[in-house]
Amino acid sequence: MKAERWEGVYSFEDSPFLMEILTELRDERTGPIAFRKGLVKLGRYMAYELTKTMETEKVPVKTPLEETEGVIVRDRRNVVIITVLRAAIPLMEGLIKVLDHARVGIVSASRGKAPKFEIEMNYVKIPEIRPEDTVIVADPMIATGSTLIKVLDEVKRYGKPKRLVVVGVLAAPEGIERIKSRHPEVEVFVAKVDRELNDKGYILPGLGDAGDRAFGAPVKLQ
Ligand SMILES: O=P(O)(O)OC[C@H]1O[C@H](OP(=O)(O)OP(=O)(O)O)[C@H](O)[C@@H]1O
Ligand SMILES: O=c1cc[nH]c(=O)[nH]1
Ligand SMILES: [Mg+2]
Repeated sequence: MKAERWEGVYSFEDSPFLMEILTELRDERTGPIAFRKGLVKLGRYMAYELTKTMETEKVPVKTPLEETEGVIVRDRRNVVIITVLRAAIPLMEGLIKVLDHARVGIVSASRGKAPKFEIEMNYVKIPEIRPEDTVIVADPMIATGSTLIKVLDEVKRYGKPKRLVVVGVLAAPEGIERIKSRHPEVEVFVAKVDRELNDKGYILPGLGDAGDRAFGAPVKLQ
């Protein structure tokens, strides 16, 4: 885990296996089945990395032979995952394999075209957020940050958690700057921070449109 130049922002360039998954996700030849599988896999390993930053507790455990000391990851019991449609569906599937006690919220967010990048958010189902909770907002791509700013504004209306964490695949520096200036306490865990955004708001080198690559491009009816 590598600390980035913003406080509370971490990437995993030092993890060869996560970088191999990212390489497959980036590859334009990767079809939707392998792309979704890659997101599930990445979600699972990111969650595993996240548990290393969680509070643990020593517990006694009795083996068939004798009593010894064991451990539980206490914070794993108090997790809420907020899934940002569409692209976070497979990422959440991976996260929840490790964070299996999680309560799950679903939020729809669709980004409009440049230069405004207006966010349409018309489906919001979020469970109660308690002071002991770690809330994980799952969204593979942090590009302009517009989506996450709106989602985080909304999530905060449901309670004040112990930790508010964004888990993603790629982030652009511009998006992180914007999120951190509006929500400085938010922690960000991404596989990698990429170079920049293009004029259409896509991350470079990036992986393209994560939602379309996972599920196919939607048809716009007239
Ligand atoms: O940081 P931003 O500039 O807001 O962009 C990031 C958002 O763009 C993508 O969603 P999109 O709106 O394409 O929806 P989709 O997942 O349904 O394709 C992605 O999954 C993020 O939610
Ligand atoms: O590069 C990008 C930017 C926004 N949304 C995506 O899916 N990809
Ligand atoms: Mg999309």
